[in-house]
Amino acid sequence: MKLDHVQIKQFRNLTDVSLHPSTSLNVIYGANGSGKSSLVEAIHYLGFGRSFRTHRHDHAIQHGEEAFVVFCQITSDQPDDESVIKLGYQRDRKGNVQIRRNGETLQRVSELVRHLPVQLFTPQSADIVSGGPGGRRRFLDWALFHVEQSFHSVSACYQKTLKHRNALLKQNSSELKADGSDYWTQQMVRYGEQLNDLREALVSALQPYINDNLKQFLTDFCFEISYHRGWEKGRSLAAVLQQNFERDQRLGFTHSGPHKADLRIKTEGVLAAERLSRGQARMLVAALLLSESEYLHRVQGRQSLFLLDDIGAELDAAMREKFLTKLLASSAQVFVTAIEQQQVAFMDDYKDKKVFHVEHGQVKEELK
Ligand SMILES: Nc1ncnc2c1ncn2[C@@H]1O[C@H](COP(=O)(O)OP(=O)(O)OP(=O)(O)O)[C@@H](O)[C@H]1O
Repeated sequence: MKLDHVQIKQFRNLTDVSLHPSTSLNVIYGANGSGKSSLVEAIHYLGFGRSFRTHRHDHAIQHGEEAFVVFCQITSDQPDDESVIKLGYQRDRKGNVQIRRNGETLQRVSELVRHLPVQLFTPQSADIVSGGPGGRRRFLDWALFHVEQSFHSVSACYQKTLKHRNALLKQNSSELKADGSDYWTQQMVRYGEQLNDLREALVSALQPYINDNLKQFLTDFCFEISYHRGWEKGRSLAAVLQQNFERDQRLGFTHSGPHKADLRIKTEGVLAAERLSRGQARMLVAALLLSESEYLHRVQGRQSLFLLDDIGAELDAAMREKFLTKLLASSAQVFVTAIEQQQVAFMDDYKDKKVFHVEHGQVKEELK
């Protein structure tokens, strides 16, 4: 799917913005505070149903206004499919959300976000490497959400069961049995094993893409990537929950399971986070994200939309060029923000490109 029209209303300093992006490269440039990140953040709402800058949706509503609206039109990227989908997302200060698809109201954010596989790359993306395992699980789960139909319900059931089991552990409830024969433990085992199987299969499928991209992006390093499922190797989740029951009950939560999984990335036997510079860590993340969208394209023929906010931060021109060139070759649709156009000067001759200048919340396409 390609985004071919975006309209943003009353979103931060963007009062009423309408743009028809290129289906390949879009360069968004402008001074500090002009509204570049706000534009990217608004598109992020369509891909995730939330901001990447704040948990407070009301902070994104323009001062003095009651609600923001982000609307887009996407068209299929398959040659034999001419379908057009119109999506709208509105949020007001009271917390009401309205999500629409072709005029119909959608009940769930998941119904919105499955239309647009959006990947975000910002200076904070290095956290996928240097931060806790949650970011790496979200990285894996993004691909599973878009590729595996069953993932969303398996993951939701697992989270619900885990929450309930933890609540019962805290209450010391007799509903839970030490031998794991109770309903909640059995459900957790069932969904936990399913979730783990999906993740393990994904990691094996992604590995060749990741290895290939890492070889090109970080030539001086060799990496070892391993998936840790969140409980001891060679044992069933049921056996581990049974063994840990007393400790789980004492501490009031479940210690083992796919909610503890991690994707460990090492170089020369050391965690990559401890060895790489920040720019190198960002390139590692670039390789990971690119690999996912190449995989998505391979298995489903779907293209991803990349939001690269502040591409100049911590990446030198050679790194920027490597990443952007490879992204565009994978036929992703790309939005890249920069303070000056110079930061992407290496793309000057690229044909399928549109340039937008942002100034005081106004976005103007620069005509060639
Ligand atoms: N709710 C809001 N209502 C109105 N304006 C807002 C709101 N939230 C933030 N702003 C303002 O919007 C402007 C645009 O911010 P944005 O982060 O998009 O700028 P930017 O172009 O990405 O800047 P930089 O290059 O410094 O990252 C800023 O001046 C900011 O203060």
